Amino acid sequence: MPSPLICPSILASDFARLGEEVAALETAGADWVHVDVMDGHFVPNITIGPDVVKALRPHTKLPFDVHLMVAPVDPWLEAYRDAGADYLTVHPESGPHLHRTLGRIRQLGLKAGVVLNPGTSLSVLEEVIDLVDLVLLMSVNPGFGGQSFIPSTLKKIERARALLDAAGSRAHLQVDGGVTAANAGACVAAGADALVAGTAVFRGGPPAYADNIRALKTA
Ligand SMILES: O=C(CO)[C@@H](O)[C@H](O)COP(=O)(O)O
Ligand SMILES: [Fe+2]
Repeated sequence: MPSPLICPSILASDFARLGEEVAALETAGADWVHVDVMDGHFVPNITIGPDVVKALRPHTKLPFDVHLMVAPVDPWLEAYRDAGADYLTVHPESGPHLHRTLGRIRQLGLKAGVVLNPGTSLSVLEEVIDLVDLVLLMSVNPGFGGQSFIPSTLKKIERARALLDAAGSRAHLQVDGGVTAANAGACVAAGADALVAGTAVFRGGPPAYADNIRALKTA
């Protein structure tokens, strides 16, 4: 099995030292930096905005994978492009016209991602499969780090993998929420090629990041 891309969620990092944290992730072997943007409206938590993403950009060369939990999302796309995002991932529930939103993200020169909550049907993906570079399946309900992986996600990963392969799509299939070394192997076996992990990467502080990332890659 090829090793997955590891995308640490900085939601679990030390917010007082964010610049050092993203630099440490690069040194530790992370592939992307996953940035959880929460507005206190679409999800019951507030995190960071485009100014923080912009401030972090000089601290690492890793791609920024920005998971937008913001509604309405459309007015914010350009600000994250200008801040240095590489991937913008949106929930279908965060705006009235998902197809238009994904097209707009690509028009801005970015990679477009769609993210499906545990309760959102994969049928949404069928309608936009040619417009996405990344499919993110939530394995927890969004809003907080440190939650437990919902086991039924594994079957959903298999079904999403089948849809992507049938369509000849080369989009990444990413999983987010409660990912640990104990379930990472099952996610990859089911067809995921990118794993988001917050708690499992940042546990133990900077000296542990490289081992934590290696454990996820080789699980
Ligand atoms: O988008 C989210 C939560 O809404 C995630 O990216 C979490 O932040 C992942 O954290 P862990 O579950 O790995 O601690
Ligand atoms: Fe996320």
